[in-house]
Amino acid sequence: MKRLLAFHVISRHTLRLHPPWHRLGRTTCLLLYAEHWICIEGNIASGKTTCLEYFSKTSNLEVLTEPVSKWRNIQGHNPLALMYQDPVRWGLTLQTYVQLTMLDRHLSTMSAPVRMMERSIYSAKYIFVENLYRSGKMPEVDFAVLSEWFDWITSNIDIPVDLIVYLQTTPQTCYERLTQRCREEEKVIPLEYLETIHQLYEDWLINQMSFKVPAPVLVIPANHDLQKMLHQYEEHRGKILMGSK
Ligand SMILES: Nc1ncnc2c1ncn2[C@@H]1O[C@H](COP(=O)(O)OP(=O)(O)O)[C@@H](O)[C@H]1O
Ligand SMILES: O=c1ccn([C@H]2C[C@H](O)[C@@H](COP(=O)(O)O)O2)c(=O)[nH]1
Repeated sequence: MKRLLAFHVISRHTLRLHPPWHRLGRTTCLLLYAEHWICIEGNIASGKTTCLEYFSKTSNLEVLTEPVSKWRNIQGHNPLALMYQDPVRWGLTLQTYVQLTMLDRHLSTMSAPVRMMERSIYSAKYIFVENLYRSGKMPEVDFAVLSEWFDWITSNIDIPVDLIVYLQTTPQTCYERLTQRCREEEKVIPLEYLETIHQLYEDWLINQMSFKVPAPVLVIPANHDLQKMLHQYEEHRGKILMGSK
């Protein structure tokens, strides 16, 4: 069920952003202004940012990209690069910062009724922290600290998600796109790393046998070329943006 925004959150400014609504009474506006939160999930370089870019042209929709630039530069430090260089030493540092910045994204003030966000605090924990821990690259004490933080956050703060769109790719496709994107920190990523991340995603969102899935999942096959992907986004537009069939 969609949540309705609390009265104080709807400022006059917000109403002005949606011109047809200013003719309606204030109460009606409140009833109509239901939030819809979409998280775009998928392996590294599966095409999430490209998907968000495409939908960013939609009116009444706010797009929130992953705060990767922050992970690459916090007060002159690059925890993303450090983590890839020495995951045992820097995994906790990166994932603590990822958790904070993702929470900040989830809680930021909405400027449109539909919000599309790249990944989530859930995938940070269920995919990336889990991977570091299971592969023996995160000490048990670090994992325990991160887990307690995550459990506290998710039990004390409402983190609304209405739909997860899973861009399902093969690890090989991601490897090719990642190589082509050529992000400096990611040059050390082998295909096996993407295979592990892929399996964690599949277990979470497809097999639904690892962790709680916070919302219904729409799976979009994402190995296709860009043109076919954009065509699929159009086909699924209603389902994605309004949750309609
Ligand atoms: N459907 C596609 N076919 C080929 N290349 C793609 C496709 N979608 C995205 N790319 C390219 O692959 C790379 C990774 O895409 P990106 O959207 O940044 O992935 P993510 O945000 O999931 O990491 C980028 O260089 C992008 O231009
Ligand atoms: O919790 C997280 C989330 C992401 N990362 C890494 C994985 C990639 O190298 C970058 C950004 O991911 P994209 O899929 O390209 O958006 O951040 C991580 O280590 N931990």
